[in-house]
Amino acid sequence: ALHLAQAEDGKGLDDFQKVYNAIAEKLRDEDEFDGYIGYGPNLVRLSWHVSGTFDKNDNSGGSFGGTYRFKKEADDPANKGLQNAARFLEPIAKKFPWISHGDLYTLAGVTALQEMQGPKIPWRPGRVDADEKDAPENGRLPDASKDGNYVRHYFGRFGFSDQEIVALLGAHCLGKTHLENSGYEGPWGAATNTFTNEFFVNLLNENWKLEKNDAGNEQYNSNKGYMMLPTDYGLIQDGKFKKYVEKYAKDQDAFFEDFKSAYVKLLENGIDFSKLGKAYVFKTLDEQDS
Ligand code: HEM
Ligand SMILES: O=C1CCNc2c1cnc1ccccc21
Repeated sequence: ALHLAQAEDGKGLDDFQKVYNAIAEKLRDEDEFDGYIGYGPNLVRLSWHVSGTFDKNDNSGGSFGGTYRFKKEADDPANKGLQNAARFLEPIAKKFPWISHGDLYTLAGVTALQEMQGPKIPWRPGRVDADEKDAPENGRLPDASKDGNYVRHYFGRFGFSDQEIVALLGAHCLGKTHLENSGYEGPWGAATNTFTNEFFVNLLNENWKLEKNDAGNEQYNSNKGYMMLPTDYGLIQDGKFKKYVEKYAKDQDAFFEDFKSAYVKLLENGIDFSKLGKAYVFKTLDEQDS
């Protein structure tokens, strides 16, 4: 059965907006991280990795239990580099001890996306910390060296359509790969901390060359110093994915709308929120200044 969401008792929009603001202010303060990219992309990746372990076949893994806090999950080689996001969130967890880890990890991704000018992401609390025994085993996160068919099959576990898969991968407009984390390198040139549809524009506009990188892994590089993972490139090799890449390259609003829906589905997979009221939509820092 799905996990039943149980919101932190007595906590409402204002309480979670305070957590949002603490994360958002820390993002602004610590802007020098990773060559002035900042922590935003890393926090978004964490929110995806804690959710991407979900398996609809036995409802194991997923964001509900906050089990990333245990070494068993945090030390998954696929999570290399996310220690930065975890360290960033430690003082936030101490300042707001009432928030569950699952809610904190997902709210941090929502905060980062909105503060990087992404779409408003409706978010619901109610994830409840589980035990270490409930932490999923390593190996549930995807392998970047594969092609489009692998990506379609991989996301089939969450019940995602082709359109949802392409929209979700648009998050690769943010940040960069780091050789010491994943064995892929770059791009500094296109690494951004602003949420746009440029991942799709890059895919279609650059001429990509498959090259071996310094770790001996193959990746696609362009003469502008941009890069794509083989799984990224799979989105234009596969005709059914490609039409969505073209749609989003042309229409950023459509991308924002579809990303928002797919990202909420990713973060909420395996959880029954029906007992809760409607989702919260947080104000950005800029919206609160004025
Ligand atoms: C086929 C599925 C996917 C694969 C194989 C994949 C693989 C990767 C790899 C290898 C990196 C580089 C990590 C590093 O070296 O630091 C990365 C970074 C990133 N991924 Fe993905 N990813 C996938 C899907 C997603 C999804 C669904 C999201 C979010 C919705 C996402 C968000 C990010 C972000 C924001 C970064 C940049 C992190 C940073 O700059 O620190 N990825 N991904
Ligand atoms: O085209 C880009 C923009 C900068 N970031 C990425 C791109 C492509 N693939 C990526 C894959 C993982 C992380 C960041 C990126």
